[in-house]
Amino acid sequence: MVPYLTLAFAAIVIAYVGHTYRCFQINLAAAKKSGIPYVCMPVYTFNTVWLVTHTLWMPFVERLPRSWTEEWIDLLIPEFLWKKKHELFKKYNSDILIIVSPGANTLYVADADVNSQITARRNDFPKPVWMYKGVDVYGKNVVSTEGANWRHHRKITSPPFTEKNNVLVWQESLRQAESMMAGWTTKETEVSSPVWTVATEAMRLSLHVISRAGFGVGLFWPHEKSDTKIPPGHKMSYKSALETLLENLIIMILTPQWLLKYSPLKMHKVAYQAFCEWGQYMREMYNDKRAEVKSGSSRDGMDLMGALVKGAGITEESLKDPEKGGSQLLTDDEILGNAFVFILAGHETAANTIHFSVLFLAMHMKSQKRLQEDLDSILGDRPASEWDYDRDMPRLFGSMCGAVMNEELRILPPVIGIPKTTPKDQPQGLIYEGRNVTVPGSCYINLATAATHRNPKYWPHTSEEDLVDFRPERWLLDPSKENGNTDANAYEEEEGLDFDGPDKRPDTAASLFRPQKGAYVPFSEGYRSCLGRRFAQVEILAVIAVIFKTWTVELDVSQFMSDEEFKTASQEKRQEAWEKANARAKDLLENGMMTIITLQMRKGKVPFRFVKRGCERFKA
Ligand code: HEM
Repeated sequence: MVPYLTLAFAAIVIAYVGHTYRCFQINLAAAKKSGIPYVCMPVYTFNTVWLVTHTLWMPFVERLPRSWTEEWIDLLIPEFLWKKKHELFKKYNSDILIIVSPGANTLYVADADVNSQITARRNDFPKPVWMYKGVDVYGKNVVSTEGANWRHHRKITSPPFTEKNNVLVWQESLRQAESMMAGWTTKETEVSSPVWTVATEAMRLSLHVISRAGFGVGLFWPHEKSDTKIPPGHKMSYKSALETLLENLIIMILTPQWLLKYSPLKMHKVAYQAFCEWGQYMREMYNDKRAEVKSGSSRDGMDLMGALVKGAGITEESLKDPEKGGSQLLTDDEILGNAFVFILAGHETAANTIHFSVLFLAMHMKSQKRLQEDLDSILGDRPASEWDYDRDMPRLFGSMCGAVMNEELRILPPVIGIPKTTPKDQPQGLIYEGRNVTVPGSCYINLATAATHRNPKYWPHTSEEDLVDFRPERWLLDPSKENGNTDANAYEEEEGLDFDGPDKRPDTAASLFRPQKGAYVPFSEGYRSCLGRRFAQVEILAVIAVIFKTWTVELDVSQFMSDEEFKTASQEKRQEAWEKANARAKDLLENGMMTIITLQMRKGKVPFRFVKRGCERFKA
């Protein structure tokens, strides 16, 4: 019996090795034909088994002779794209590169022209939708669909993203930012206590903004009022259901729903309860909208749920007489799926940008000072309640405030690799540096945003190190050189989204440096570019303006010098402590970042102090 089992096992292993070798040969032959430089690997880094077990194997791989492994060993780590950035391309002296493995060929791109060609040819380079299954927890949506189905979702979800509705985003962001600051400081504060929670509170702020501006649901800060009331029929408040769901999203994504439902594990029970509760709240909102439509009343504002209900073809007539109404254009699950994806796509990305802008500015006090001077000249002494969207927003967008946001998104784009693919058996031609190349069929593609953003071909820089550094001033144009556009007409270009065409709006204000098309892609480009780009920009600029108009953000040095010591320390000693805090922050930015849904600091936190302007403790 045993020899049979051994034989069967040996046969399976031999068949597996043979199959793997054959797949590798096929992929290698396709890469050789492509005309694109390639590097070979023994495993596909994003194979699920490898992803889960790679830390077990890596110590063995590291013991193999270096001459065997040096080409590919670094590429076995799932975070390699972030670790390597543009170095990966520099090594092969090419801004497009295929990584060949038995599991798949993947084309990595850090070339602006190639990025643009790929994003402009939606049908030739579709999204690998299976990678987005995780965002389908409630149903299919505009992020996770392709082809005609996606067009349908995009057509229905685009209308609320208008300039008119961005005014609401602006107002809500100003209000939320003031509230966030009130949680850390008072009117009398000169120097706040150490604040460790900027990342989590920025997340909360963004969630409040999308919830209120997008869905009309007001959420509150703990110091404002309690919103933990649980309505009849529920076991959790809206806020705690949503927060718990988002905190446990990875569990939701990785565990099949039937298992979640019956699993005795506490983490599964918590995640499943939040999933059911939030779903129930959204279904109630959906039913309220249907009732509104039926009664003929409508609501002002962004009203994303209202737009989904109307877009789905639910009308007064169809509800009163279902016979006449025809079929519903989005299923109930898809309506919920889209509502959820707006919350998901709309909060973490913007929150990261706010958090890291604060961090970079605390590390670059000179840039912070310049930002504050620009804020003073744009906003004067007016309180935030008097800031005006039409007047102030374009000027913020075109000032150091816009430069800070752009530079933060250049260095740390929340999505560091935008996935695309080529259809099975349909190789696709591209032009790279004036010559024709062919991307094999069934090839994964990764538009490497962080690498493109560091490609010296496209960016004003003083040295290669300068490109790695946060220097928002690189976006400020020499005022003596005319840029051809005024802020006013640049703003008009931003108006209106053509749901069915590629997004042609420029990413930055006319008064700032405008990178070549395809070189700056934090929001992607073309047909599938970010629907909420303007929403996010408005929110981020409003929040930065509120914080830095009144406060200077400093790195907290209390890990290196106690408050008592600080009081009596010389300026030189204080500066030494600051350098240590700065080195720690740099190390976390270099080694503590990881992508789960978006790129975040996951291996530590940086504490800050909010200091009333004029009471700064460190030299700019
Ligand atoms: C700094 C903030 C943001 C960044 C950097 C960002 C980035 C992106 C990127 C790179 C994509 C393309 C993803 C892909 O192709 O896989 C995308 C798509 C999308 N984003 Fe954003 N996003 C931000 C904020 C927002 C906000 C605030 C919303 C909504 C309120 C939003 C809604 C969407 C939607 C619906 C899509 C899918 C569009 C489509 O496929 O047609 N995003 N975003």
